[in-house]
Amino acid sequence: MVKTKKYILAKHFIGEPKLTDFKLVEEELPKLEEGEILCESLWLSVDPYMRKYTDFQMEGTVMPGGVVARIAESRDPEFPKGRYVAAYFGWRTRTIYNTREENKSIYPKPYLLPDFGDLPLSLGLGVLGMPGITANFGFLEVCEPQPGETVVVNGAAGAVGSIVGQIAKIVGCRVIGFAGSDAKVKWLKEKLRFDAAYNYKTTKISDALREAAPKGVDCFFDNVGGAFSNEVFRRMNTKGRVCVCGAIAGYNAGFENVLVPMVQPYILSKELKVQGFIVWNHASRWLQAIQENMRWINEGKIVSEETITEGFENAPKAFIGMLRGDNIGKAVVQI
Ligand SMILES: NC(=O)C1=CN([C@@H]2O[C@H](COP(=O)(O)OP(=O)(O)OC[C@H]3O[C@@H](n4cnc5c(N)ncnc54)[C@H](OP(=O)(O)O)[C@@H]3O)[C@@H](O)[C@H]2O)C=CC1
Ligand SMILES: C/C=C/C(C)=O
Repeated sequence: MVKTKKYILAKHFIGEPKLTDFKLVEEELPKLEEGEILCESLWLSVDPYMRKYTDFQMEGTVMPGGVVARIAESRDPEFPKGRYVAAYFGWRTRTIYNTREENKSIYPKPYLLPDFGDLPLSLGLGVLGMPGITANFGFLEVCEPQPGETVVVNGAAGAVGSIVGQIAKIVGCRVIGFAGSDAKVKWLKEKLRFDAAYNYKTTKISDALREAAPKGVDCFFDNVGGAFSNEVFRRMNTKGRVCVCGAIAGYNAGFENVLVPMVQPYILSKELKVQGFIVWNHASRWLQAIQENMRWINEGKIVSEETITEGFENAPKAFIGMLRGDNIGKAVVQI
């Protein structure tokens, strides 16, 4: 009999998640039926969206999340044993998936990973997966950057932001990044070749922008929201473009508790384009962005970093740590 471990949401999070909000349980899996595959998770992703999405799921249900898994047994020749899938199975070590089942969730259907060559499989949860795809489509298609323009990205040392900044450099922009520690700022400037980077915890955003963007900001890739974004909106140039990708300033704090001055006067007077972006809504094109990001990695134009937590049991710690800013690059758990 095959068993799986899974983490369930034991208690809805109030403020920052606590270890006691999660419960590890074991269950037995049935025998495989025709059209089913047994997947063994190798890597689990911890992402900010899980903090918000769990507000809307029932206590006792499995934590949501993406995995890279090996097909350990297969009763579908299109998903052969030994191949790898990226899938939104949640925080589980093993999963039986019926490949013929209609996908009714907001997440993409499990898909076979393309050949990554010598690159690690874990990148299928980062630059060659959901966050990298978000950076690619969200930045290029919403911000529509032009060579020579000035780009601001916050959450800049994280999974999405670090890739946004590097794509901005590839297309010839000046990039200013904000992150939450001096070590992250050093990494952004020295390894990722950002033109400027600041620790938002120790520098006033307005001072930083006056120094690094004296002629204003053309593109703003916003992962944070709240007071931070307000300062950038004030410095946007006429016809600037803003991709609203995330609002992590409000995930633990609660959106209703983040009270900031109005941004509408800046949007209005500078004729800004402000657009939200949701990566799930572009599932049919994910492979396109994966291939493009992979080409840039292989050409040495994108550096990808990961913060790896060992052991499935430590997934809650990895998740809490990511929300606190412990990660540089993509936060993943090695199962
Ligand atoms: N719209 C979409 O389709 C998608 C949106 N997202 C969003 O993109 C953003 C980044 O996600 P991702 O790259 O995966 O995560 P990261 O790898 O960037 O990890 C989260 C980071 O957020 C930073 N952070 C935490 N709290 C705050 C705060 N109050 N103010 C500023 N920064 C904070 C921390 O870094 P630091 O040390 O710098 O504070 C932390 O490391 C999130 O808002 C997420 O929800 C992600 C994927 C898809
Ligand atoms: C798909 C992810 C969405 C956010 C807001 O993180």
